[in-house]
Amino acid sequence: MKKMVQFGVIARNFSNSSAMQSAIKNITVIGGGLMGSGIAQVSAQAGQNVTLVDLSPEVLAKSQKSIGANLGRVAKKVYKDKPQDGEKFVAESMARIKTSTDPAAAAKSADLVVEAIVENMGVKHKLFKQLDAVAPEHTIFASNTSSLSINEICSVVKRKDRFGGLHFFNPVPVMRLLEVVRGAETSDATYKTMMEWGKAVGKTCITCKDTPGFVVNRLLVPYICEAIRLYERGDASARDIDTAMKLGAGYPMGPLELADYVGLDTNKFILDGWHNKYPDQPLFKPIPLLNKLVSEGKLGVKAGEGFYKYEKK
Ligand SMILES: CC(=O)CC(=O)SCCNC(=O)CCNC(=O)[C@H](O)C(C)(C)COP(=O)(O)OP(=O)(O)OC[C@H]1O[C@@H](n2cnc3c(N)ncnc32)[C@H](O)[C@@H]1OP(=O)(O)O
Ligand SMILES: NC(=O)C1=CN([C@@H]2O[C@H](COP(=O)(O)OP(=O)(O)OC[C@H]3O[C@@H](n4cnc5c(N)ncnc54)[C@H](O)[C@@H]3O)[C@@H](O)[C@H]2O)C=CC1
Repeated sequence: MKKMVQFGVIARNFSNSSAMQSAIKNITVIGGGLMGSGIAQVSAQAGQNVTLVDLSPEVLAKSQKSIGANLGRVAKKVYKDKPQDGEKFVAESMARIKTSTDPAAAAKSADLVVEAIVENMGVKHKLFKQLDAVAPEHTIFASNTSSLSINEICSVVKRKDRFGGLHFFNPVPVMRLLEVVRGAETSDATYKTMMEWGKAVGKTCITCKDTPGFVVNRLLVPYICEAIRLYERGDASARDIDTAMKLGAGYPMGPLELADYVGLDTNKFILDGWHNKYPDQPLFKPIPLLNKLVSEGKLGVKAGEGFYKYEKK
């Protein structure tokens, strides 16, 4: 049943993508990690020309490999009875993705830049300042930030009217939601273009203001953190906490599995940022166990260990 539902989601996303039109044709995705590679994939499979940028050529090679494998999964389902069409779909989608290690050069031909680099305000500021100086006048900038303020990120650029949040969910090819975040100065035209683009890449878009965590993370992150605290206190085992939320609340993953999946470093960046801004909010207080795991390099699935152990990919 679960498989059937997910098959439907991928197929629906794909057919929506083909049918929808967007003013955006050329997109540059900066950051080729977990999120950036997924954003590049859904854009390419919707017919957009994509440049995927990362500072590391190794990351780009790994991203291309995983995008190829994930497109293959989509093709197997959508073109179940027409394998040759499936091969063509994979080849054409892959051909739409170029890679680069030079963010400034890649921004020069973009209608839309989606930033998905590390969750750090200073690093994001440095990048956007550099891009603002070289990108064409019409280019819209968007951040996929999980928790930082869009207004604060865009404070370093001149094009504040052409800046917003496009917040995807992990795994991008499967999760159907896109949060479209309007900053204080995001223009109506930019907002409309971002909404249309989101639909064109097969997502259901919701709109939200520039508040901490937008909608999903404002609810999800405190929930994950409460689960870590519960485990830290020894109230239940990790397995039992996860089983409880899967079987008792119908979640597809338990909170500790989900924390490992998102990345414990990302969880910590989010919590620390909110704690610094809102020191009196008990839900945002630092968690010694989370800090310990991150300091030991146990970042979750991507590192081979977090709350659980994983086979390294
Ligand atoms: C931190 C933030 O800012 C915001 C966030 O992203 S918060 C995190 C939000 N995400 C979630 O909450 C995810 C919750 N988990 C789930 O929905 C599901 O467990 C899951 C979709 C990740 C996996 O589903 P599953 O049924 O347990 O696993 P699985 O059978 O391997 O996958 C189902 C299908 O999804 C697809 N899929 C799974 N992972 C995929 C990936 N990384 N890329 C592409 N497709 C994928 C596959 O097509 C797979 O089909 P196959 O049977 O052909 O392999
Ligand atoms: N992990 C998750 O589940 C989600 C994360 N996000 C957000 O998306 C962003 C990226 O997160 P992930 O993909 O998980 O991180 P990641 O660590 O997997 O990937 C980030 C990539 O950015 C690259 N990078 C860093 N600085 C760069 C620069 N200046 N120029 C080009 N590339 C650079 C790194 O080499 C790395 O490959 C963060 O802002 C995060 O908060 C949003 C939704 C979900």
